[in-house]
Amino acid sequence: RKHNNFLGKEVPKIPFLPVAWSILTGPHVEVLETIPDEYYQSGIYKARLGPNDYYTIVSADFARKLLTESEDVVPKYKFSSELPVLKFYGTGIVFSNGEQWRTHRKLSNPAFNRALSPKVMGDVVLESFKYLRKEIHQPVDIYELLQRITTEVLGQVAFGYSFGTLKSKELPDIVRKYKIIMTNVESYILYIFPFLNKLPTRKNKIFNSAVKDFDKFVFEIIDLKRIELAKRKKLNEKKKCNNEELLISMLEASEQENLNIGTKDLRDNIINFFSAGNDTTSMSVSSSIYYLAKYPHMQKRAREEVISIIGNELKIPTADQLKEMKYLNAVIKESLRRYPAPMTYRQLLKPTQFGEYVLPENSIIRVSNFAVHHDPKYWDNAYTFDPERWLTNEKRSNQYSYIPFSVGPRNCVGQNFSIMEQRIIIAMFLLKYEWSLPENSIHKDELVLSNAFLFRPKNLEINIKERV
Ligand code: HEM
Repeated sequence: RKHNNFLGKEVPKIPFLPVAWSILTGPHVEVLETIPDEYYQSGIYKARLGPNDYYTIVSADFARKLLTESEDVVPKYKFSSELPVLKFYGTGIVFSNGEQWRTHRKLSNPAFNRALSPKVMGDVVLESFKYLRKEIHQPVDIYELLQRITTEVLGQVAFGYSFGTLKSKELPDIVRKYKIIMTNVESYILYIFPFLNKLPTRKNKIFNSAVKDFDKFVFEIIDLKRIELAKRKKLNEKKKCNNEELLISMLEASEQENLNIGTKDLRDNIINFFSAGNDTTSMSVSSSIYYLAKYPHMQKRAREEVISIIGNELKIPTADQLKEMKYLNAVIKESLRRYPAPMTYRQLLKPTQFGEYVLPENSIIRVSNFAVHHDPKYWDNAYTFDPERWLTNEKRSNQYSYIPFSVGPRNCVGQNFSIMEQRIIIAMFLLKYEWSLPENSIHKDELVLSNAFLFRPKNLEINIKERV
């Protein structure tokens, strides 16, 4: 009875076989895309994965109730510490709870605001154009290229470090290590059966050694930044511009507010920002680039808008100019609707009612942002990519039907950063290039995703040519 909804109605259960099949064979969005109407009616369904039941919210109202609740009542779900994701992320902002999380958040929020720099982001985009000209043959694997760009942007904005991902096709050693780490971090099977992580397999050994190397790299950067800050203070130097690297801001704030954040906490947070910000933003820009390739009239309209605001010469847009780009922003919003971060996980510390259902204490509960974004109650032709829906002045009937960055106390701390980055990359691409899908593209009808925890396109190749 522990797993039953002993007080209310029974939550509809998704059959085991389709869930297992989709995890083994396809992107896990498949589970969601087969959501029958019945689950939209109930607003929630339950699935059994390995030893646990997972409740999944698909209704905007239930999402609001869960996500806007205090973080102490519905904390982040405490995954097994054996999981690669926890070994890598540690107790940084993403998975910590309570006082520890509040300290991280207090330090991160202002640091992110100070880190918003169109100039640094735009310079990286300019570098990517040189890289494209030198290293890349058509068609271009756009997601791979965007990962290089977002890694470089984060490196420079977060801790003033250039990874060199746009110098040559050969990836820098530390970025290759990061990719190795992420294959274990994102493995679905390792999530469901945590004991597999303890086995002395070759894969586990390679993972552990890559984490060690990545740690060494991050600790060295922290030391360097501490020295830089101390030097600056000694010379009583102020930075010439308003922007500041994320890590320096956090070091300064922790001293000023006496929060005494240790080196391990800084390491965890750097890694948290790095992982939370890279693949998500790459996916989002990839899907915008994809839809603009699939629908040339949208690409033309977006380009005309950018040119009307900043002219036809290649320039880095200012923050104000970016805000003026209404159509481009509608494209970005719509991409984030179609492909948001798929799921957010929480734990219920007490029995909690969602409509007719009462879920037991300690339930693992997730919000499917994807399902909420495709609920026919709120979205006409939900599976159609249509930026126009963002251009009317009509207010959405339920603001929680759109939650790409989540909502409430644990919403995305990097959302302004990501939105600025997306706008800059796409606006500058529109000025520099025209692009299209190759004749034989597997994505002709719809974006095909790969089998991963986060949404990720499968070999998304695009023909790109410079505008004359
Ligand atoms: C398109 C891009 C992005 C999307 C769709 C996205 C989405 C999300 C979502 C849905 C959450 C809530 C997770 C949860 O509650 O379990 C979240 C949290 C977070 N995101 Fe993002 N994110 C994006 C970009 C970024 C960037 C660029 C950064 C940093 C550089 C970042 C850093 C974080 C962090 C640190 C958290 C945890 C906040 C907390 O728990 O207090 N994200 N993000």
